Amino acid sequence: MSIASSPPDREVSATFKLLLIGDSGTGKSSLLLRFTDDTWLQPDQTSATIGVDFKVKIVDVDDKRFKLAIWDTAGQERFRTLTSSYYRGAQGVILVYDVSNRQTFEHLQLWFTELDTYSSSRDVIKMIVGNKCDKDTSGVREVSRKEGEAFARKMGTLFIETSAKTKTGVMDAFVEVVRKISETPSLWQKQQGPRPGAVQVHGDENAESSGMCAC
Ligand SMILES: Nc1nc2c(ncn2[C@@H]2O[C@H](COP(=O)(O)OP(=O)(O)OP(=O)(O)O)[C@@H](O)[C@H]2O)c(=O)[nH]1
Repeated sequence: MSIASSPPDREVSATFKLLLIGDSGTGKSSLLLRFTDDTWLQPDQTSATIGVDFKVKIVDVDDKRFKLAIWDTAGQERFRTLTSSYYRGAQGVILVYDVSNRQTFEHLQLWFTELDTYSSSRDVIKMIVGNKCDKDTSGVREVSRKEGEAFARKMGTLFIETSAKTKTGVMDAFVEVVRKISETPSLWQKQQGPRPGAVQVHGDENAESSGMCAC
């Protein structure tokens, strides 16, 4: 994987819309803040997302520059009023659960149902993220990495464990989703127009689930 620091004037190859979904409290906003600003807020400084939050970040992946518009949605049902518009035009969806809270893992099935209902594309790139893997050290894990991987394999998605607190896996999660989208031109070239040479194929095309965990 190359996340090169590159010349500031490099042209953006494409803009991708990514979405973070999952139960309230799984750490979606914390993951986004870690990824975009490399910042971690103490638990008493965080608050539940109301409706939707939104951040833009430029990333360089495999010598290409991409602009990411990342939507952070509220996990709490009462704040979820604009559901179908979240999903419209998204090329990548990150489904987050908390490895120390089994219910958030079991609810993923409901999030997949919502995704199937509202997503405009069957080909949208999906990644399951088991967040808070730093809690391993305090012995409060309720979902093993193997279980997470097996579920991702069953659903045909990418998989990674992360910690927004320690940074573990956060960059890898977003980069892997961007790479997969860039390898699936049907997802984005219609909207943005083909750019000669904009897409390169990397990695194992047959791998449905890429289990990664640096925990
Ligand atoms: N230990 C640990 N705590 C985390 C991690 N990520 C988030 N948290 C904590 O989990 C709580 C919820 O985090 P948020 O980022 O607000 O969760 P959210 O999924 O955005 O919640 P909603 O906005 O309600 O959907 C906060 O107290 C965070 O500090 C992590 O990787 N490790």
